[in-house]
Amino acid sequence: MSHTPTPEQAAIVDAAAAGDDLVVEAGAGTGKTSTLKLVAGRLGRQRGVYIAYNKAIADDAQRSFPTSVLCKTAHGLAFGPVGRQYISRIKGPRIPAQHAAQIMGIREPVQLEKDRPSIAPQHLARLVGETLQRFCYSAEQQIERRHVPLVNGIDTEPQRAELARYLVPIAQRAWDTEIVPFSGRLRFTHDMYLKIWALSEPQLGADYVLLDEAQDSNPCVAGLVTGQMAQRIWVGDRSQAIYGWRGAVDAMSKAPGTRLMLSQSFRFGPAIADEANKWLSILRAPLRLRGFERLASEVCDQVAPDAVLCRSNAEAVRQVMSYRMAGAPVALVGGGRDIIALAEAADELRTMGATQHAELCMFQRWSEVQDYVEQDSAGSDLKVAVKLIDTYGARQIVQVLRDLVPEDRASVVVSTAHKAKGREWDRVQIADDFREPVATEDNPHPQIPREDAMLAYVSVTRAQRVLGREGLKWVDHWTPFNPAQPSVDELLDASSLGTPEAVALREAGREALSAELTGMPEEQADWDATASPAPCPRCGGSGKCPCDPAALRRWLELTGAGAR
Ligand SMILES: Nc1ncnc2c1ncn2[C@@H]1O[C@H](COP(=O)(O)OP(=O)(O)OP(=O)(O)O)[C@@H](O)[C@H]1O
Repeated sequence: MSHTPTPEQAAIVDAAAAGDDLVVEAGAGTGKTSTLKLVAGRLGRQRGVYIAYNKAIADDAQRSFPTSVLCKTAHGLAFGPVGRQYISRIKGPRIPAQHAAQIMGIREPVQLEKDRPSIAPQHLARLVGETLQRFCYSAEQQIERRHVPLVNGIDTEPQRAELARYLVPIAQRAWDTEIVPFSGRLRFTHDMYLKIWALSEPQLGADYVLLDEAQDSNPCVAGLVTGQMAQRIWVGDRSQAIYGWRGAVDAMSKAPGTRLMLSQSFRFGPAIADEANKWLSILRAPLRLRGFERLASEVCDQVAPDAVLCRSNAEAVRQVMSYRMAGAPVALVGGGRDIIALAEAADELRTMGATQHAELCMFQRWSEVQDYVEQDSAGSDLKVAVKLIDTYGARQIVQVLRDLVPEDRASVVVSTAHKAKGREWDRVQIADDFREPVATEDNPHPQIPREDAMLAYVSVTRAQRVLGREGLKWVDHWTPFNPAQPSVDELLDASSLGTPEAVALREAGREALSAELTGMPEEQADWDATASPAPCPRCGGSGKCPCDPAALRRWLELTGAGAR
């Protein structure tokens, strides 16, 4: 990179060169890849492994990183030593739950308690499948109760314990005899070879490991990185953690290491950074973006867009349909091929009772597929497509999606917020399926769900020049304060972060609180009311511990330090 590194970038490179483990909070468009390349350059001939979030990013990185760095996804790292050997099973058909139950040896329904309905074998098989999936995402060596999913209707502690007592041994046996052996008969997924590999506690033979999009890694991958005898550098943006439903955890918060951040965005100018900061403020993030002064950017309601970003897949297909009807050439991020193939298979199942579609050839009726995706976690990736087919009709979907064009020939690109992650376009329009929470009698003070705020943040930060924010302009009802400054709360919440402001504020507060604790008569202590009776989660101190965020916040409010 020919640019002069910013002070933030230089600090990261220096800390990496000093051999520290690092946790880097990198806001949207802040030159994360450039910074990691600077790190790799500075570490010279040391061997590095860069773990990317998807294959496209890994391939791109491999072309631009120094040759001392191997760039792969976690699955890519596991594929060579383990996954390759399971290739025929990975490509195998889906197995209906009844058949899976037979393979698992589940023959009878199970009744957890007297007078309660029993659970049918196929439903039990689905729960075993879900347990195996959760095990694959986890860092544990054995299947445990915590991997058993919560089930609606099985709500009491004794019922849950009983269900786990029944399912855990079956799941472990299924893993040992029908998943891991090459001759296993249960469906084998990509996450399974990654887990098998991770269980062998592999060493990557690297001097340093860079984990990108660390906020979206699950405990299996986080454990793999933690277990390396190497310098570890975790990079990500906790405000873009939109894959919780895939077992991701906030690995960055727990990772040990020096905490640094990248907040200077190079993607957009100040107007778009201001809009992004509103969402960061709602997320109570410690980071605020600085827009690039050299880039003009604009926020309006509606723009003739290069890209339309939607909350849901259904809205994305609806947008595609409406652009097609207006005659515009449209691209859909992620493409429509899979949905077309499924829609055709759905039609075949409905009209002929059979299909050659590799994933659906075991089903004889579309209703079986509908049932499968509703009840079986192994079918959750199919669920969206099934819903779309049910909403729009298989033939209409095929007709419209066949007309999709590649992005470089499209006049507009349609994407979900999830698929838009990591992308950028000049002019972005936000679709109007991002819903503002509405107060109801039962819930008079609704909150914006965190995941929704993160999707909104991801979406508005895809724009480089013009953001049409119509679908998200309701944000202004939720940001009464100056969102450009982190609040005391946010700095306190960010206490794990080593930003100069957070450290100074924390230290100032801690010192003053300690002084008050030692110098003030008990009855005058304002913080008394807020002192936590539970041991302090940070230092283990009890009672009026100066580490207690509530007490510290109270002190800061009283003194006005750091207030907005
Ligand atoms: N110090 C700098 N000064 C000026 N421009 C910079 C600097 N660092 C990075 N950039 C520019 O910022 C842009 C984005 O950088 P880069 O490709 O590294 O980010 P990224 O990793 O793709 O994005 P993100 O930060 O969103 O993950 C690039 O055009 C890059 O040249």
